[in-house]
Amino acid sequence: MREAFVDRDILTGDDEAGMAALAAEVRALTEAVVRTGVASAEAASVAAEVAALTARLKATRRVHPPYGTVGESGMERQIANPVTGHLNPIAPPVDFKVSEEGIVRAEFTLPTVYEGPPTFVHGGVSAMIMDQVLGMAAAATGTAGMTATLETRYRRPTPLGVPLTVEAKASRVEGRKIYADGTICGPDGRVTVEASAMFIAPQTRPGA
Ligand SMILES: CCCCCCCC(=O)SCCNC(=O)CCNC(=O)[C@H](O)C(C)(C)COP(=O)(O)OP(=O)(O)OC[C@H]1O[C@@H](n2cnc3c(N)ncnc32)[C@H](O)[C@@H]1OP(=O)(O)O
Repeated sequence: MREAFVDRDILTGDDEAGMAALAAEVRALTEAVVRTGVASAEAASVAAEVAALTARLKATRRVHPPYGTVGESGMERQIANPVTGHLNPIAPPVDFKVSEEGIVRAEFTLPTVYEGPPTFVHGGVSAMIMDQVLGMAAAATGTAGMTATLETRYRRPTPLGVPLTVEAKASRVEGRKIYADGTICGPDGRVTVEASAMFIAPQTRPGA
């Protein structure tokens, strides 16, 4: 069957909730896959069922992941982002809050699917979360940008399966460059990851 394509959509209400519920189930499936102890014949049987489900979803495909909207302003928001997106099964997802002082903060727990060293979070996953929180801290200055540099300092291993806290704030803006710093802390409050990043805002074209 030829696959049908539709343009990028804005999801609202029940449509967004329904897709988020699907992503949550796939997230649970992913965790089940890395931890299952079923025999290979059962794994093959489940694989065939999952393949059939994938085919059902691919029957209609968007060219790009959809966006959602936020608040009464109707501002568009990425709902399939790999860190924050409730529509993205690979996102934990991390739900950030931005304070009036521009501090971006979240509490989250990472399951086994993000394991790097035994029982600890993969360093690349920590870096991805830091890139996101630092980018949001940069955007909270009023100027969003693309990550130009990202330095992570891994102070101690970040544990899986326990509540973690991530926090970031912009330190300064110099022309198009926005600098931000942040941390991930374990449940004991000790810093496991420190990160600093520099974002570059898009060049404004004369007359734009
Ligand atoms: C709210 C949303 C949160 C989202 C968080 C997630 C953010 C991301 O993950 S973004 C994805 C990862 N980043 C990227 O893919 C970026 C790829 N790089 C680029 O697109 C470009 O190189 C970009 C946009 C960073 C800069 O390009 P451009 O605007 O042409 O910069 P350009 O005009 O050459 O340089 C501007 C200044 O920045 C400096 N600069 C440019 N790139 C870098 C760099 N990578 N490192 C250090 N300095 C740099 C230049 O030296 C110049 O400095 P100065 O003004 O002092 O001479």
